[in-house]
Amino acid sequence: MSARRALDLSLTLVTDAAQCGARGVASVVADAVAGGVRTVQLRDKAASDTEVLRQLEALADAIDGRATLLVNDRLEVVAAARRAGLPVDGVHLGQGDVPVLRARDVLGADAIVGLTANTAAHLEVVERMPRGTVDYLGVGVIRPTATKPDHPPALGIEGFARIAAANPLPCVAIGGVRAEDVADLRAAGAAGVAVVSAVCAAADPRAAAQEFARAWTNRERRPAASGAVRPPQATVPRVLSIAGSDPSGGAGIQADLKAIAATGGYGMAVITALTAQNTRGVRAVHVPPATFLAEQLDAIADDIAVDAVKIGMLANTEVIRTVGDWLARTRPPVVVLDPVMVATSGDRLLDADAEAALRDLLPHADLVTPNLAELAVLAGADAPAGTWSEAIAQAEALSATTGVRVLAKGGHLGGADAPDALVDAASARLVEYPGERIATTATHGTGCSLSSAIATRRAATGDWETAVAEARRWLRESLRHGETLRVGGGHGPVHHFAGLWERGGLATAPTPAEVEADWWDGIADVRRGIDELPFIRGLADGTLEREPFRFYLAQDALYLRDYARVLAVAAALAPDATAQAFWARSAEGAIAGELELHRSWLGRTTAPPDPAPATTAYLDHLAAAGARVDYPVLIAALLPCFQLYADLGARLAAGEFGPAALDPAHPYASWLATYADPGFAVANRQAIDLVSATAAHATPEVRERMRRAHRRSSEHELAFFAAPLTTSAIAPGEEVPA
Ligand SMILES: Nc1ncnc2c1ncn2[C@@H]1O[C@H](COP(=O)(O)OP(=O)(O)O)[C@@H](O)[C@H]1O
Ligand SMILES: Cc1ncc(COP(=O)(O)O)c(N)n1
Ligand SMILES: [Mg+2]
Repeated sequence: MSARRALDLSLTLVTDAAQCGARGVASVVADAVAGGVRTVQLRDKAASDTEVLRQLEALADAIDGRATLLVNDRLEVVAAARRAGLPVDGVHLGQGDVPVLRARDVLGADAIVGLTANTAAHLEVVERMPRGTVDYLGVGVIRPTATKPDHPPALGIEGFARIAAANPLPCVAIGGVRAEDVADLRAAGAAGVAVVSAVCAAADPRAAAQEFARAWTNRERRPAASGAVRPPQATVPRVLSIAGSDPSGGAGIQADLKAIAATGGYGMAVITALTAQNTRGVRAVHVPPATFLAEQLDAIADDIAVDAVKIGMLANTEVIRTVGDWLARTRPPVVVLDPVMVATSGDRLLDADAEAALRDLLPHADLVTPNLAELAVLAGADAPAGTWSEAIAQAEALSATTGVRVLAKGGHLGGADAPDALVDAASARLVEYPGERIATTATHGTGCSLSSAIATRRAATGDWETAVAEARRWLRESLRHGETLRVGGGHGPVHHFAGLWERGGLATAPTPAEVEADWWDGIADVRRGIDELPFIRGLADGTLEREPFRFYLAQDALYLRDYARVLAVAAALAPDATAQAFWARSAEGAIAGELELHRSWLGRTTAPPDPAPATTAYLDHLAAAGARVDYPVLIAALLPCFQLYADLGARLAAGEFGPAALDPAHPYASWLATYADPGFAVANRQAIDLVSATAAHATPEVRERMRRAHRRSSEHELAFFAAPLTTSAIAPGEEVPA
């Protein structure tokens, strides 16, 4: 055994030699496994090690690979049996047995280690163990039982639900479980139930096991037990599509995988048949051998826990039988059957003589989603419903005779509406989902996509009615955008990712750090240009004349006053208090900076000069960004004034432009210090974080406009730094103090 088998805890049999009696444990186990037991735990406190080993040999033969084999306690025997090559999968330990950490150590990572836990204190201990120490918990007892006379107080279903909800491990309910408790326990979050006397002492162990197995599978058909809510699944649902291939990508397996991904699931696909089709029709169908279909299905089941199955095109009777057998063996928790018979184009996708076999498959499904034509066939009606109320009547009849939920679909109704209805005869519920017909030719694969989305949302939310509502909302959005894909000349596909892409949820959307790096790289030429400016070089080594420096400062003062106004606009448009406060603080800081320039360098009495062309151009660009009331683009435009100054200040202070900038006698030393100020570095970081996070969460189109605004402001910075030595008319003024 290279990899361990998939652990199916749905029905566990714990053996009791006394109750098995003269029939022998192995014979009872063989019957129980045939009846649906998926895990067998050999429990024999009295037997010697040698006897346990012998029993394990007999049980391995009886089980013949159809169930997991565990042993209660007896770690050393389990280790010996595994060393001897017996198919013993692991051990179940009670609180008084050897520690689970030791069992994991002795048996290795691929063995199964289960633990009995029935109090909060037990859970706390488990929580502190390394992940992967314990595979499942046995939680009980549920009802008082004679099998274990020294059992702790009975938990009842509610007590079990509390423990199951309080920890992430699969929990098996054990102790006095009756068949009528199974549905409620499953709804309470049980990964399975364990039985002892109900099967070991039964006159017909196989029938007894079958009763429990059916109760486990059929729990959905019962009204939900009050208060017993299965906690929503925390992980991504693993959804398997069993369907045909549509190479044009709009229907079949291809549509299913897109629909599963778009609605939040992990998609898997077992292919029943290949079609040669496009948006105009089906040209040919090729059905690979059913044995290979079975190989694909078993490959999935042997390794992966499947949270939901969607079934589409089944092609012929043999394929239907193969899938039916597999469902009977694996009993996935959610099965949605889209009874594909005829494609939108009118071509047959199911042999005419296979319709009866398809009807036999219905009991394996939790929900069937026929279109009007398929509904008529399954309901045995003479003709497809011509009105919506006729369709609902056929769906009610189908649900009543089969016990399966039916989603009647109105896609092929004439008229202005495209409603659907969820009908469940067992609970006498009818939920209608009204909806206007969307005017589009992109309807290829709507049924495939809808059923996959329902399976995914049912696994994610635990509720059928919510699942249908969510799947429909998503499908309708995808239908509305289908034609934009421009695929084919017939009935084109829906746009499965329209909503996701619209909301910027593309997998290719960058992180804030990536946006920052991207934009910074994107202005490398501008930054190099600034570094090479004679103005910057002269500023760094102190050789810059006073006049251009004074020109620069006067322009900077002009700039800061208007920059402060645009920062205030950003504060006014900010979507949250943090951003609002940051931009408002920055506006105040810019005005303080302007006043400080006048106080220490320009003098109060100096009349402000005219703005230079570079200053006007930069301010116009910012004012335009502010006037558009487009917050993301505005803050992207504001950023370079922080970013380029902070960068320059830090590099000047680090001596990157030569040691002169570090000399306290440098003529502009105190000016240089303001840009290397740590407070300014902090503000710069906050500005970068705010802008990059906004960009990362924006749609690609908004992000691109932000990037362009950022780049444009950077170019204005370069021109602004260049202006003092290139603008001819330098206003005469007072001496600049050193
Ligand atoms: N033009 C349309 N506008 C809105 N919803 C539609 C439209 N066509 C189909 N649907 C919806 O698509 C889903 C698939 O339905 P339908 O077309 O009846 O099944 P199928 O694709 O299996 O033939 C249903 O939810 C149906 O309401
Ligand atoms: C392989 C394959 N499976 C199913 C359909 C039905 O498509 P629709 O969802 O339009 O009913 C199809 N055209 N091709
Ligand atoms: Mg269909």
